[in-house]
Amino acid sequence: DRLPTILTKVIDTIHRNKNKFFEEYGEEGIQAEKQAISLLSKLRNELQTDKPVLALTDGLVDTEPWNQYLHRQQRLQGDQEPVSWFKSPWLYVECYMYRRIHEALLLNPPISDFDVFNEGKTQSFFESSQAVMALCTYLEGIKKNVEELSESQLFELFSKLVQVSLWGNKCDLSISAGQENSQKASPLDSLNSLQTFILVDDTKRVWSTLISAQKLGQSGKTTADRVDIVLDNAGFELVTDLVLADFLVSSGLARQIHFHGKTIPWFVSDVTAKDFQWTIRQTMASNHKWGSKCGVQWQGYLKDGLWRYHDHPFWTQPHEFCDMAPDAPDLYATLQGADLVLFKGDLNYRKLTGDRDWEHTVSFDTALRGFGPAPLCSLRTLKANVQVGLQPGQGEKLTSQDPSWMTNGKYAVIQFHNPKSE
Ligand SMILES: O=P(O)(O)OC[C@H]1O[C@](O)(CO)[C@@H](O)[C@@H]1O
Ligand SMILES: [Mn+2]
Repeated sequence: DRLPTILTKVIDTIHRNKNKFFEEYGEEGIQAEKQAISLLSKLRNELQTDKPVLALTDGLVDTEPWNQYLHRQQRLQGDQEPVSWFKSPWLYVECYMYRRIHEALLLNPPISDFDVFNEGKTQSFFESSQAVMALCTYLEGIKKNVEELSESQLFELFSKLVQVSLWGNKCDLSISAGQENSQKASPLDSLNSLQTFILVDDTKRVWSTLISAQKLGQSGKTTADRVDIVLDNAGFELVTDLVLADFLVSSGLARQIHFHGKTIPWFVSDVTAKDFQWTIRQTMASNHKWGSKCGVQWQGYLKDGLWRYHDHPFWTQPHEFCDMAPDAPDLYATLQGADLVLFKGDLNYRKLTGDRDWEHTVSFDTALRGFGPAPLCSLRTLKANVQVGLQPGQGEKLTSQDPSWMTNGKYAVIQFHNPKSE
């Protein structure tokens, strides 16, 4: 139901920008707009009428892996019928739609770079600006005397900011088919009342991992070397991730943060390099004292290499993460360099667990099926039909109390796995 709505919005967005394309590129821009819309209308028709999934033709770096994946699906399904929209894994076709949207633009220079989801992402940032400023103010307050805090005080703050980043994941635009879904109030005030909605809370295990990774660094301080954050959505969620990352670095819990974003517009609201830079510039430019102070600080971390931004085409492919070691060995090796990897959001959870129909009591370790480049933790609000690592009876109880608990975004998990302790 959601995908055709998203496609219709994409078509409408391109159409609304017709004048802009004309101003920038003249008649060529208008032709490109028409062509892109025609490809996207064709795509919507294929999707709605269960047509075969087609090979990509745009010759990008990931075109070949996508087409190989289609062959893989065909082999799995048998040769009687072609792989088609209604008869293929949901994870695969959902990812495929976003890649086809990108193809429709890419095949139409001069508008290939146009991010059809940009308006929604920037709007969601502006709509949550009060909550953003409240967070920045809180963070700057902490940083004033962070040196004097005891380990247990640091843990309390860490746990709080992990939860802020967790609930930030409520604000994605894919689940709402692009409808406005921003954070209006300060999330800090609601953390206590949200606690009961966290179904698995492994924060203490994450903390122990961070603490035991502390080494004496060049600066003479003891810190963990590196925490990686596999980002999810732009807008408010990204700010919550930046605030957590700032806390980790400024409290000395980690020396470096590596962020991982998407190379193409993805699942409506996911972070691309442009969104990442834009968000930091926008925060810097805010006329709120603590907001702009945070923005300047974040820019400084990037300049000094304490924060790094990476992207890799694997994040915008349909693979489950247990395929990463064989199919994207360079990315796997990059993640192996981290002391801890935080995976944000629902789609990452689906890829971690292979989006399977697991029994809820199956362990997270089992569902990862060998994926474990480093100690890792999923921070995810539940929006899709997969959940592992629950206590016996917990899933049944939730189903009787709230039948849509797995998809309504009200519940969340902080779920940890340490490959080294296996
Ligand atoms: O931004 P998130 O947390 O990954 O959520 C995106 C989710 O929204 C959906 O599109 C809704 O089903 C899921 O497919 C996807 O997992
Ligand atoms: Mn997302």
